Amino acid sequence: MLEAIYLTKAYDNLLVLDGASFKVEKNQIVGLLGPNGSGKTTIIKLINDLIKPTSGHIIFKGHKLNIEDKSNIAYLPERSALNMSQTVLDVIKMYKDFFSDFNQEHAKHILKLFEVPVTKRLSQLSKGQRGKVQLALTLGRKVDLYILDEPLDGMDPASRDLIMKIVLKYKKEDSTVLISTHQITDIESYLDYVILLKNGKIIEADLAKNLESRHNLTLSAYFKEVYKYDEEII
Ligand SMILES: Nc1ncnc2c1ncn2[C@@H]1O[C@H](COP(=O)(O)OP(=O)(O)OP(=O)(O)O)[C@@H](O)[C@H]1O
Repeated sequence: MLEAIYLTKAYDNLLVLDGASFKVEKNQIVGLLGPNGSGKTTIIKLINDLIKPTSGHIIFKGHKLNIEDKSNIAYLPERSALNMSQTVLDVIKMYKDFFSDFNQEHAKHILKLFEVPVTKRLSQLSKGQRGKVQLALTLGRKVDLYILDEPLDGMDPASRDLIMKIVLKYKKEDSTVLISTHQITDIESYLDYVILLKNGKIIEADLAKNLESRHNLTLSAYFKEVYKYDEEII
């Protein structure tokens, strides 16, 4: 479904992504995991063609990713670009007009589950409620690849669990979901495949069950082990 081949990104000679290669199959929930600044959003922006790689490329469904593929990728950005003066119902209508694959009933149902008041303007909603609107819009689409950048950020514990259940229920069958997060405990039980980043390099890319059995640790325990800070210098 999606393959990154030696992706590199540099800003002013500073390498922030260093030869990242991974291969993700269809019908998988994939965790793109790593601490702050490790390169998760950089990879996501490259897949969404928002930035260009310094070298390397991306294969999507067997061909080099191109502009037309954008219509088959639903992207939940880290920061929303929606017009805050619009009501939730307005943005649902806008999505329906813009994306032929968008199912507004699904989006409305997801928002009902989250108890988000759909007649309010986005500016009148809380940060978590706005995140849920963005999630409902993204999952309302029927695409082969869903990319969710930090969907659990700012969400309360009950919502975090519900988000993962909703992702499983509403994503298109046989599609792939790439989720970037550092809130590993909330999603580890849902992940089929994991990509672990550290300082712009991929340190592991494997099925979650392989990684757990190889290290004899749960994903979250392994995550803590790999990313622990040097506390001796406190
Ligand atoms: N436009 C830019 N110019 C220079 N450096 C950048 C730019 N965008 C990102 N970086 C750097 O690239 C590195 C990776 O950033 P990225 O946003 O991909 O991290 P992340 O893993 O998504 O982090 P977080 O969990 O904090 O969102 C960071 O060191 C960041 O400072």
